[in-house]
Amino acid sequence: MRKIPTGGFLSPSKRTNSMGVQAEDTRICVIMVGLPARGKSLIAQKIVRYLGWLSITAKTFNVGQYRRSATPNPSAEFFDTSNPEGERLRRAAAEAAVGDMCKWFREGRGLVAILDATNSTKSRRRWILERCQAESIATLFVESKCDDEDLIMQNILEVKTTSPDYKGQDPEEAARDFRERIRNYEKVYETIDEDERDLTYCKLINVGHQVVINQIRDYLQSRVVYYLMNLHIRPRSIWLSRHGESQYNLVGKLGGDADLSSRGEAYAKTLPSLVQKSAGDRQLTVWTSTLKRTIQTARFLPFEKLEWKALDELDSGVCDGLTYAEVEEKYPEDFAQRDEDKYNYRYLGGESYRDVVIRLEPIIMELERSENILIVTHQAILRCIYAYFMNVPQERSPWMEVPLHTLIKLTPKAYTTVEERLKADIPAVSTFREKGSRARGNTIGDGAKPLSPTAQEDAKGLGLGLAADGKPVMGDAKPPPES
Ligand SMILES: O=P(O)(O)OC[C@H]1O[C@@](CO)(OP(=O)(O)O)[C@@H](O)[C@@H]1O
Repeated sequence: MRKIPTGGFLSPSKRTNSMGVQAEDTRICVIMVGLPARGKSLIAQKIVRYLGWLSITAKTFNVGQYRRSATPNPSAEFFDTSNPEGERLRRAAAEAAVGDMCKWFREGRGLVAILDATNSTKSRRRWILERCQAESIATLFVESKCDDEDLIMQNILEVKTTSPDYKGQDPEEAARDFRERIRNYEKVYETIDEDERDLTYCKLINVGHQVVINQIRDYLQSRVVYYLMNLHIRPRSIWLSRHGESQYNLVGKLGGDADLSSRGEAYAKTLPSLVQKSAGDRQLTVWTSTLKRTIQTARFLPFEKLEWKALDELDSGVCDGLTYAEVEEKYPEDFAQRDEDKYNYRYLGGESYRDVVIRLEPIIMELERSENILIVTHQAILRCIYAYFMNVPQERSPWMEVPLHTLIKLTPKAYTTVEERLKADIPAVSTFREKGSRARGNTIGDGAKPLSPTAQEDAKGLGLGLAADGKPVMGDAKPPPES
């Protein structure tokens, strides 16, 4: 089994964003360039989501939306460059979008704006460059070129026929009109070339096949370009699972490197068939952390396995090995502070969710490059990865409930990520503690059934109290209240 170490990333602090201080003083306008149906909006939306996940506020300014408020249902002729009225209205929409974007920067609302439009002529690009220079905003032109007819068709059908421009129209008619619109743009389209070598740009040819970069100057630009270099748009899914129930989960202890409980073992044995149900005969690659509970959970899966240090559970520092109740008793202020701002709270000698996101960045990058990956990891880590794909806000992500013994399948689509959950029929405790709730032990997650005889043995072996009815009394002196 190969071991992959974590990358040496900047050490985070609560006051800087996740990319380090340099990013704080740079404002960048990313200008999309390309014919319609080349995945520009998808790329723009991915950049915004990626940067947001890294605490860099970014926003898309979509010129189409500005144009639509003046001209909601234009025909293909509207986009004919020999039509002066169409030209005037399209220019007005671009001016309104750029104007709002500059105002957004001036008000200090964020660091990265994405100007999503075709920006298909040199004169249009020059005009945007000058507007940005006048406001001291750095620019990064991102051109998406695509000559793969299948990909273009797929994009036309999947995205454009559901566009507000074609609302209520016959999809065949909408696709025909849209192809006509593309032909009109093709008449005037100028790719970024030698004459524009003073521009900072990144040209993506058939996303994921070839990348040309020019004049990348600063840190934030290079981070965005690096992200773009790792993208591909082939259809794929990602599977996520927590490890099976561990001995520590049974007693409500945090962290550690415990073995699986007998129910966790049962989940490990069931996982191959659960995965087969969800992924069919696809050959997956399994990524685990370096901790025993994930390695044990993955061990029956008939696939290549990689261990990542970056996938290890959030380090709970001095609280490692304690229960929530013990943390509350020993460190009452810390316990309250964590509830107050769980994303930023850093355990004494340990980590915060913000820290975890930074060490997960190489994982996200690798995930973007890959296909068919199954990740077996931990509660906090899974929350962070899930938040990236599902665009969950920072303040909410640490509070998401991620049950044990459940396989999650995520399928990124053009504008959303589709989620499916498959639950194994094996009970497990719930390690979820709601914000503001008093610390108590983990509760049984299967409708409060008594523990099976083997689980009762596990529990006794760990010195865990059992109520008369066989339900565990975990991590606390008092039994959990009946619900
Ligand atoms: O951030 P919170 O909600 O405390 O969740 C993280 C905790 O989840 C746990 C279980 O309580 O994960 P895991 O099951 O992977 O061991 C702890 O080890 C870890 O400290």
